[in-house]
Amino acid sequence: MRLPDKFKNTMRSLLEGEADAFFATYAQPRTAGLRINGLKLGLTEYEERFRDDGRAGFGSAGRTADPIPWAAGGVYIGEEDRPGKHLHYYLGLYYIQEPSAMLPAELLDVRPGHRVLDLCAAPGGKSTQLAAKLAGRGLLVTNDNAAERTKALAKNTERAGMANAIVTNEEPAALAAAFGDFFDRVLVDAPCSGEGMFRKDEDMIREWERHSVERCAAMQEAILREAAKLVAPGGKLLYSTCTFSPKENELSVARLLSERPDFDVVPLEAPPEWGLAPGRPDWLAAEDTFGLPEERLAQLAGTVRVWPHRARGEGHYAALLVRRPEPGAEAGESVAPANDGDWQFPPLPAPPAIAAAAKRPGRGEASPRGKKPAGKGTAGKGPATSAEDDPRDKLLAFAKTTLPGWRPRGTLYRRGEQLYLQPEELPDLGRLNAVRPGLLLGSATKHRFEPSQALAMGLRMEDAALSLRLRSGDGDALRYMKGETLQPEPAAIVGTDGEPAPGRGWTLVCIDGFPAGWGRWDGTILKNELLPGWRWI
Ligand SMILES: C[S@@+](CC[C@H](N)C(=O)[O-])C[C@H]1O[C@@H](n2cnc3c(N)ncnc32)[C@H](O)[C@@H]1O
Repeated sequence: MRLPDKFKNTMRSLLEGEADAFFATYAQPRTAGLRINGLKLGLTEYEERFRDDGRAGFGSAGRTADPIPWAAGGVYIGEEDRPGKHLHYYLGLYYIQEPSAMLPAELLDVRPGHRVLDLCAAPGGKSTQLAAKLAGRGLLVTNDNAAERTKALAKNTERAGMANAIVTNEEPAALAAAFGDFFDRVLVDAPCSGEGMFRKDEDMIREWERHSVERCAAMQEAILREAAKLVAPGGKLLYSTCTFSPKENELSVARLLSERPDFDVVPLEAPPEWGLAPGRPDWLAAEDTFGLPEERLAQLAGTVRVWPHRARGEGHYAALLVRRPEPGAEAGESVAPANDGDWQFPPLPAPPAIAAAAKRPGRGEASPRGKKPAGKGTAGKGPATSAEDDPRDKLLAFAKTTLPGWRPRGTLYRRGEQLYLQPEELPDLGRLNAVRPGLLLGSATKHRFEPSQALAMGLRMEDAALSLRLRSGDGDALRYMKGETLQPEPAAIVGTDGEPAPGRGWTLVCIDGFPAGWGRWDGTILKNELLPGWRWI
């Protein structure tokens, strides 16, 4: 691999005696990994269920997983593994992610019930990890300013079965203006020059030459400044990059410490066997320290770097910061109650004529923490809703017959014909560009409700009145995933208890115990409702 001279010279001067060991890693295989999706199952359960019969998405039958020490559910995979080709990938049972990229979300200390923002989120690796930490409670706003990239982000949130996430396509300043200091946890996985990914992807070398360290540092400065405005008093912010340069790492954090005296670095103490290296305030030139007092500058030693010659991962940097609680106030921790959802969804938004007249308040002043702003839910579009034509009734009728085991929690939101389930904690989105303003449940057309793929992916097999339960080794499983019509034995269509069920209609097709999508059963044929973009290719 041909490394740029400028990069080599900088690394040699930073690493000194370690430089040879570092450069030697470029002749070694890159590390690769995947993370079992804790929203669906844990690593132990995955291994128990699938390893022995060779149906696991990684490793040969009987192979014991090689866990990534810093990531719940994370495992190293080998060159021979092809997890992206396995049906379990399509079912959202795992996310393929470089091992060191699993560190930041793990360090952010997310707990069920938190309000979490993933500010630079596409394609969504860390968002899916944060969602697993939330365990379906609280709120995840997952954002990226690149419209094209939010498509993959939205799909990955849906595939992972994230029911409490919304996907936005906004600049950080717009989010800061809309939400204010609303979030308990903010992740800034910043765009960077990608020095840590050269071994994973040689194209990154060309990107590095194109997007200079200096240009990336300027982007990071703007993003981080807005990100800090979004953190609630007592809340935490995790800044990460996949690059080594102090100008994109320690310098970014030093600037934040200088601009925001209410933020401190939380020292990251990892077990020595993880091989993480401390941040290096001494790598900053005097003019890059913003005149910080010595003890504040020293806080940078509490940040961490993943070096490939020290740890089993590619390059990464992570800094955890905490915003001091306001004097006399409690820290900004939201703790949501357990999922006790019922069928009494609140009414749908007012018809547009009323909504248009309602003032859309600025988020900061109108939605204090813990309170719903007055404008909540007023953004419904489409024709006015009459009592007989209430899309909520169509959804309820569908759910009662099709999903007797489903216990959703949240608020209904309508956009045109589409119905979404929003986390209760979500304030009014106002004019923000929400690519997914909640979990897309489906469309309430004039005559009926049609469930979405996203809804299927967030369900449990037992939720459905009718399900077809296949195994990943079955021909029918592959045929379904390729979009073909199936002709199962009538006895294969089962109810919530797994016993043959006599009904007809929407049927949840499950593979290895997890939903893959919808079909429609007429007693003889199961019509395939899997959208083309979700098929196995
Ligand atoms: C390192 S990638 C994020 C990877 C992602 N966190 C994951 O784990 O899959 C950085 C992302 O930042 C986005 N980005 C760049 N500038 C941004 C900005 N001003 N605001 C929000 N996102 C931005 C890029 O589009 C890119 O998707």
